Amino acid sequence: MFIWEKDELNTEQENAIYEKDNNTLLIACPGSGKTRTLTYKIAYELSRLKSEKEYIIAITYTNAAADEIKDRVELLGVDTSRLWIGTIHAFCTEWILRPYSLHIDELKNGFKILNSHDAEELITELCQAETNPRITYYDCQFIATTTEYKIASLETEKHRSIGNVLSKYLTKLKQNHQIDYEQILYYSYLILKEQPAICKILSNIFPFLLVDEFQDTKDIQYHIIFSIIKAGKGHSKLFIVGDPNQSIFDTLGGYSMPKVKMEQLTTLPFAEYHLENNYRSSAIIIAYFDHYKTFPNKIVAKGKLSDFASVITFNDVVNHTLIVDEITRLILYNITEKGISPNEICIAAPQWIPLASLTRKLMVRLPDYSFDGPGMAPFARDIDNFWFKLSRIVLTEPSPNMYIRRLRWAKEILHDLSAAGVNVDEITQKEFLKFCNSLEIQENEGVTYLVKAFNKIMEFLKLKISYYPSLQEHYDSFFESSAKRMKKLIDAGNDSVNTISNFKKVFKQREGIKISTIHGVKGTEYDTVIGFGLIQSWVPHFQDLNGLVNSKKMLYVLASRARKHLHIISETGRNINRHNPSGLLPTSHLREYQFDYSQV
Ligand SMILES: Nc1ncnc2c1ncn2[C@@H]1O[C@H](COP(=O)(O)OP(=O)(O)OP(=O)(O)O)[C@@H](O)[C@H]1O
Repeated sequence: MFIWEKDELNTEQENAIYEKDNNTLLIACPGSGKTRTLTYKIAYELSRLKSEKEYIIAITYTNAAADEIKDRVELLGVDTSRLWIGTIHAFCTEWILRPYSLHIDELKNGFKILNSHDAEELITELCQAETNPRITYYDCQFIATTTEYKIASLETEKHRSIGNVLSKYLTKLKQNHQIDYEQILYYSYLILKEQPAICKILSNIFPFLLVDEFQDTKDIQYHIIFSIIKAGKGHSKLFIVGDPNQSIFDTLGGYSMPKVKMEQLTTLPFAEYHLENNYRSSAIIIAYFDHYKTFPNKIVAKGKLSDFASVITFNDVVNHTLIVDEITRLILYNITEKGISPNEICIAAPQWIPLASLTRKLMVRLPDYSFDGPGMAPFARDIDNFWFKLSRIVLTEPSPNMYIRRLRWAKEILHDLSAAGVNVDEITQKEFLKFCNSLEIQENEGVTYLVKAFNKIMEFLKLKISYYPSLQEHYDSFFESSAKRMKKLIDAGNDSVNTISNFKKVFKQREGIKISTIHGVKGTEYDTVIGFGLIQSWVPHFQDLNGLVNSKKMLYVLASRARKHLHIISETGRNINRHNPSGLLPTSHLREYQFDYSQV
């Protein structure tokens, strides 16, 4: 049985882990050790497995979170061979669609999953035909519900055009026997709904399903998971963790389902626990973001920084044309006057649009610091692409603290090769990793370096890519999308994109000042957080019917990432027009909050 030292978990965390009679709903405030609790719960349940046929399932919001949790569970020293962890899409693909697709007419003769790069290409192409109004790929997100596909865009005047594009898109996929990410959910739901016996089989295999970030779970995802739990009639239990105050994917269908609804849908009891101790931030920061909560919970500052003299500023006078100067000033203030490491600074905005140009300008303004901004990577982090996975091993250095992770990546490569039809029975993950570690490639250009490395690995495996259509498709997609990204970056003046050191940066942990959307920094923490673009119409989005609540959640997530210092900027002069003669105003909650801000 997995046991831990007394001071590793607090009583709240332990109580949630020890719950064994009911399903568990764990409401965790920011910085309360949600990930630690989840990790220990996984290790605990792995050590209690009774049969060789059982698996513990953990569903995370991102692949990065899955990797992080896997690492941490492995470090706890339990056997992880019966742990399956990944996103809901990966879960549905592996446990529902692949084994049971014969129950769906559209899928029974085989199907392929469209990768995100190809989906973007296809939708972008189809958007060309729509001119009134013009739309782009980013307008065309849709949400699978239990009954239909729903357009996600809040801009209703674009719905007709988006509908045209999506209908052509889905027809094309059908012709090509392809499905995309939302369809993975839809068809999985359909299989479980129509085949109760499959729900029963799965519930027998999974004594515990754990779900992280439940506040961003979509209705159809709840239904998929609940179908399994319900069929188990108590044999299969759920451990569901999250923070309703941080539910910021409302427009993509994510929401925190209340406990009573969970009980209704599963017809099973749930015990509710709370984590109220925040180990991350100073009491000043906590008091600040507590103001934005929309779900009543208690937060107690319990960390080493609880008494820290935090600086919180609010700037609602700087003109947007001077935003780069102001952010530069704040970066230098934090580094030189407050002693903050550049890797511990994060800049976040509610939208992607201003971030790429901000990153480029900051790189010019502060050449001595490195930046980790959007679109800076020379290839997409497309975790479903085989060659992306292989590049993780090729572009990371062997080191003791990367060993477990790289070994797991090697295992995934062999698993993917086997799924593509390659016989890899003769080779172990250790042998494969050893070969990758022995590669010596004298090459400074990133793309050529990868091509040479991939060739050598294929030689070692005695494998010709063109004999395996899925490997070839992934290969073409990986290098095509990379070429496009690099062209954009080079056109924008980033000459050193195609260098091996730039390629290796993609997998370096936390290097440089982070620049991201607020959505992108969810789940992370930094000493200093600088938020800008916090203006009405952006936060909340001008057509968001639930805007007042959603904008509070955005401010809550942003501010709760900070350990020490927080700088909020609502720049002036954006979108000046007849209706807004002096530009968009600061987000209403910021205008109304009478906080005693510092001046720096
Ligand atoms: N029992 C504990 N005692 C001391 N420190 C703890 C304890 N549990 C967790 N921590 C620390 O608290 C910090 C925050 O934990 P974690 O990142 O898991 O927060 P979280 O709840 O996932 O936050 P968020 O929801 O904001 O993303 C980490 O540095 C972690 O090591």
